[in-house]
Amino acid sequence: MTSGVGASVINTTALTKRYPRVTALDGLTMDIGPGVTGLVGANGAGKSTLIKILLGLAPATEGTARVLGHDSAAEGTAIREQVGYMPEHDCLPPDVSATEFVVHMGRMSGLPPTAARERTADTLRHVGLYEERYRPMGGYSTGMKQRVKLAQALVHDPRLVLLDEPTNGLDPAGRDDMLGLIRRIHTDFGISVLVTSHLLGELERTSDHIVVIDGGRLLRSQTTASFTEATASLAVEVTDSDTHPDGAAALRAALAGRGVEATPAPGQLLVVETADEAVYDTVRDAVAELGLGLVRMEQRRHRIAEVFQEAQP
Ligand SMILES: Nc1ncnc2c1ncn2[C@@H]1O[C@H](COP(=O)(O)OP(=O)(O)OP(=O)(O)O)[C@@H](O)[C@H]1O
Repeated sequence: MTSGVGASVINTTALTKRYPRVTALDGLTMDIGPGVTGLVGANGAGKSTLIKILLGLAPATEGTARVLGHDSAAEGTAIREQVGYMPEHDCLPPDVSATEFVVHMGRMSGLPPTAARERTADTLRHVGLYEERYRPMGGYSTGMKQRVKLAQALVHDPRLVLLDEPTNGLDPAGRDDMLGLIRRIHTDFGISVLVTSHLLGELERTSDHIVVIDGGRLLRSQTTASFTEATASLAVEVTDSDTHPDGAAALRAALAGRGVEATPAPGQLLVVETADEAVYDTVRDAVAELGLGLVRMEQRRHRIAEVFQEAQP
């Protein structure tokens, strides 16, 4: 169980998956609660492998995974009844319409015929497919195909959906639409979402929580807000003076004397890596004592992409 925000939705303990030539997951231990969680990692980081193990579609070599309280190794059927899955690659039969396909997937998930048709109409409308839903999918754009894949993951009214690279192949506008749809899956229906991407920045707006994996190992797991807050920095720009012809250098030395490390950046800027309020006062006092002019002092939040790059070995 997670502390605070309710029951754990996905939980893994020392999860390892070895293929003959590569270790795709390497002792992965993590705990994911309700809401939208972004699973970020470069190509080959192990995201798809993790999803298949969670769904009970592939066995782990070692360790355990639990989804909605069920053991992935032993209770795959129970998990798949309550979990929707949007696979990464194109898997749609070209001669079939979106409506026929999603009804079929609903029936496969155990819905009776009438319920399957009704749910299909609702989910296709939700993902933004209207008249086109009666046409064969072979003629669909990538964006429309991604929407059908999303609809079939939602048709049986799951409690959780696992979306593997849903923005793959989309242009920036299509990507924004898809991310908006994903966010609404949670806000409109209360369904929890695990969404993967190798594009680090895009999950920042969509997710409540971010998990970063690399080489099958956990790099970070934290709320999106704390991800950026904890890594905020303070940018300070000062003028030069007669006494201090290089104002930035003088301030840097003065701050070092007060135990605060500042790094020079282009354009007379000093950057202090901190989220600590007290550092504001230290900087302001040092600037005043040196008799420099304070041009600006602003807190800059790092973008997740930068944080991730810094975490790379
Ligand atoms: N069935 C398999 N047999 C052998 N190796 C595999 C198999 N599936 C995945 N791998 C390897 O395991 C590693 C992790 O692959 P995985 O597909 O889980 O990564 P990913 O993060 O989803 O990346 P991508 O987005 O490129 O699919 C890769 O090195 C991949 O080549």
